Amino acid sequence: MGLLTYSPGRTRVKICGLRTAADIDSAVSAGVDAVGFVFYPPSVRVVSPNIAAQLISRLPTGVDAVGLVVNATDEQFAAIRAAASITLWQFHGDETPERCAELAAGEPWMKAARVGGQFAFDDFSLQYGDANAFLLDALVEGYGGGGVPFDWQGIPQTWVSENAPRVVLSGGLNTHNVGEAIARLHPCAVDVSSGVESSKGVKDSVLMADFIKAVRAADAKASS
Ligand SMILES: O=C(O)c1ccccc1N[C@@H]1O[C@H](COP(=O)(O)O)[C@@H](O)[C@H]1O
Repeated sequence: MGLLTYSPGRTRVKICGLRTAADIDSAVSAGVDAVGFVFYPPSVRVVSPNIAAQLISRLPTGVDAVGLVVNATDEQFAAIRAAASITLWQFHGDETPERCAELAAGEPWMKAARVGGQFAFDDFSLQYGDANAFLLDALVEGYGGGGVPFDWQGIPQTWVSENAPRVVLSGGLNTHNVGEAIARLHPCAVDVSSGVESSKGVKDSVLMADFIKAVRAADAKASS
């Protein structure tokens, strides 16, 4: 099925920043739709392309392997592509639409919007109109993975309803707030990293399972 299979009433889940075989097995058992690999050296969650390839080999068919890059050079990107079977690219830096399309080379990709202040949602979706998804994240230092939510009320209702099949919500999500996020926005998918960690960069199998249960509970509530 994968992360971007839009199915109202069934919010897709991506867990990002997985680094060990145990992380992968726990996320898959919990029912994840996509797992993310951070190829950004300054992040505590960084993995090498070869480690990512080993982890991807544990994934069942239908679970996306997302490659997260931040302003990657041609060489860095080529090394990732050569080693790891990424099924969806996540551009989380200052990449232009042209750069995203050039790197993705026909493969599916999403562009992160770092939402803060008076973010221009319409300009963003127009500019990145060729993206398969718009990933909404908070504007934080270090580009992402900060565990900080942004003000969802600032997202125009019309923008959400027009773009829902392509909206992936992230930024400070956790077991306690993901239900409210789904009830308000009905995104295609949600994406979490810090909110399922016991300490920075260390995933927790119970928190991952609880997060997905909270998503399923929110879906059930929305359709009752
Ligand atoms: O996870 C990281 O270290 C990271 C580094 C640089 C850019 C993005 C990163 N992660 C992405 O950030 C968002 C929000 O994460 P969080 O749940 O608030 O921790 C998410 O899309 C991650 O994929």
